[in-house]
Amino acid sequence: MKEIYLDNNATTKVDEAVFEEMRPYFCDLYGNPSSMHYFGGQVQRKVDEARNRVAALLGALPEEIIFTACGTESDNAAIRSALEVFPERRHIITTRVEHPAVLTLCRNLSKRGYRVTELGVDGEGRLDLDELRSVIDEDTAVVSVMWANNETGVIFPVEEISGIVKEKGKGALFHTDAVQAVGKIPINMATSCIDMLSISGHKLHAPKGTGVLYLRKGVPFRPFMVGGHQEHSRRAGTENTAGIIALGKACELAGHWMEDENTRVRALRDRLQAALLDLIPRARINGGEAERLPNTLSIAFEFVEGEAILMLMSEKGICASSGSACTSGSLEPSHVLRAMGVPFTCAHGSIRFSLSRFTTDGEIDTIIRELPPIIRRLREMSPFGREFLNA
Ligand SMILES: Cc1ncc(COP(=O)(O)O)c(C=O)c1O
Repeated sequence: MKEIYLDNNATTKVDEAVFEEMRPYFCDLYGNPSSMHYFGGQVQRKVDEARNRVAALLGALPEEIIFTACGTESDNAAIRSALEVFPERRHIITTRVEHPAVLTLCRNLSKRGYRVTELGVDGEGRLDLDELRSVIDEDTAVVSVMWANNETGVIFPVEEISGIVKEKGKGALFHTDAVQAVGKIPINMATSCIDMLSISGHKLHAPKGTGVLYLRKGVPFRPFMVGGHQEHSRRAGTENTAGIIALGKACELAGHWMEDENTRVRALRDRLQAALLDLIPRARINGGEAERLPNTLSIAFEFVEGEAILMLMSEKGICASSGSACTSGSLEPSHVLRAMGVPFTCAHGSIRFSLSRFTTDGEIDTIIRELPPIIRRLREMSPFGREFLNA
């Protein structure tokens, strides 16, 4: 059975061209880029090239790119740095729908004396910027708001938000977790006032364990990882050279594929959305009225459990993810859907499809054919679903 992989917000396939680019740097060109000899020097030049490629995708300067080990590290490094830059400030602003890489850190910090404001969202997953204007004060060290949500694909107006932070924040720094946005929508740091931005390689067809923290030139920084002088003393530790080289290639390719993502992939997502709404009663789109990433579809089916849908789809080779997190034995709907006030009966039956440049028309046809009978079968098995079907 050939899998139909529509879980690209979880992780992506490494592009073959990316793999070919990194392959020589394991067994042949394995030198340390910090070494004085020619053998390390040639690796250093490839690392420099990768930095230029990442910078080009972001409209950034090469010296604004710091290679890290993942998106989580970039998020932690950015927020912790801001707190060290302003040791006298004790206020952090974030949102209720951030990825745990930001939210867990902020909640941990709130137990250590920091005041954390989590901005709420409306039923479509949108922020109220007046709330931000009213809570930001001279005690705020950092505002961290994601560019695009991993579960719903809802895009936040981070350029506008960074403008508000610059205007009202008395020097507070603005960080955005752009892990889901980079490579899917155009980003230009040259015309932006965002101070720090996080990237994760495995969301854009590079290998897992690679990431970037963009740090605007002139923005003060206190490193998270200390030790050697790598990354101009901003991130100690011998570089993951093959991973960095892969990430550089992935960013170059992401630039080439941007148009496809925003036309063909968007059209596939829209076709899937329209067909499922048409064929399955009592289905609704989470964040459907908001601006969304072109590849993401979060759809709720009332009276069914997301996990059951995933299992039956998985039997057909279809890979997606659910809006519930089965943690510590309880089936809690995701914090994102709860923050949006998605009704209980919908949140439990939410499925996320996330497409990529490798998604085909035929795969979308298969899902449109296979999913409606799965939902019907599950509703027939559930007391609430039967009640609805017999009504
Ligand atoms: C929005 C967002 N931020 C951060 C991360 C964490 O990235 P990584 O897996 O590279 O640590 C993810 C991964 O799912 C994400 O979706």
